[in-house]
Amino acid sequence: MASILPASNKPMRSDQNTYVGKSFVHVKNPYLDAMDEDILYHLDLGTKTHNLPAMFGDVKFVCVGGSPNRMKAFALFMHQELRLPGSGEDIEDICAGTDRYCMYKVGPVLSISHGMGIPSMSIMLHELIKLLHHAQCCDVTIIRMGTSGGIGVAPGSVVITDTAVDSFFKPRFEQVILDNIVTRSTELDKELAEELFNCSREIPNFPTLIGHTMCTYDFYEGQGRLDGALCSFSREKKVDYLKRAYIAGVRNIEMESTVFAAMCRLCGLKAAVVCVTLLDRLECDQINLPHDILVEYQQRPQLLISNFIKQRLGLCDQTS
Ligand SMILES: O=P(O)(O)O[C@@H]1C[C@H](O)[C@@H](CO)O1
Ligand SMILES: O=c1cc[nH]c(=O)[nH]1
Repeated sequence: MASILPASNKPMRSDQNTYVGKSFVHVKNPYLDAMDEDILYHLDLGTKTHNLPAMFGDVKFVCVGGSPNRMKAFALFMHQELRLPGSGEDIEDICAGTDRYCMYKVGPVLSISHGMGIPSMSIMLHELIKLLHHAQCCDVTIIRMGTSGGIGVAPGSVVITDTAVDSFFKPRFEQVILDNIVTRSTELDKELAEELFNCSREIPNFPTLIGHTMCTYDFYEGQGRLDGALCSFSREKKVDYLKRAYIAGVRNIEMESTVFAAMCRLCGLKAAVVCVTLLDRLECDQINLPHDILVEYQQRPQLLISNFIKQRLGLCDQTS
């Protein structure tokens, strides 16, 4: 593990990434310490060009989701919910110098887009984790808020993931490193999932459940859709696969949770995945929700996570 504090003010270390009660984000790369400068290329940030501890040292909650517009909307929503001064309308994209990802900071909350799929999520996470490490952030909770296809649950339900599983319903992420496959665990923080679930129970008419989330490499063939440009299996095979997924405990399908769970776990970040379901995949493949309903559904994870953050910050009376 690379060191995270200057030698002069390093507090006593009690285990691998805990310094007397504080849990620091850690990286597992012996080469990082020897680097004179670390350029976080896809975030347009760097250790020489930016004072990362000053910019990000107070971050306690990192919220990530696929779409840049959604993550900006979440940042504006948090600005309002935390009752920060000003309208928030002039909020700046910290990664404006690149169009790969967007990033907004609202008090102790960082809102970042990760694009679609495992590779895009992985690149963003490598640079985000190094950013939190360089900034000496501690006690950080990270949550993915997204959309998904449900299995056997009503559209609009919010699924809090207990374990992310792959297309074989296994709790693992297989990372190809050079010409090896390294298998990593995708267990998420159970206490955090419970805390989020308890929070959801305080919101009226808010269907929420805890279950496994299946993460695939593709939206169409990988999720058993019959409506892609390519389809080589029958309707019966599709339904059989999704029913087996349901029996294995899977309640929704998306495209980032396994790598997210695996990387956060390895780097000492308490992580959760909260996704709304847009359809029941046992019923259909196409997402044909009216726009206003789609927008309302996408706001559900945001509402839950905002209430969770306010509870954590002791602003319970401000729960929406
Ligand atoms: O966070 P989002 O809603 O982008 O996540 C899901 C999984 C894929 O990235 C995408 C597919 O539509 O939505
Ligand atoms: O069916 C769906 C809907 C959203 N996101 C997915 O990955 N799949």
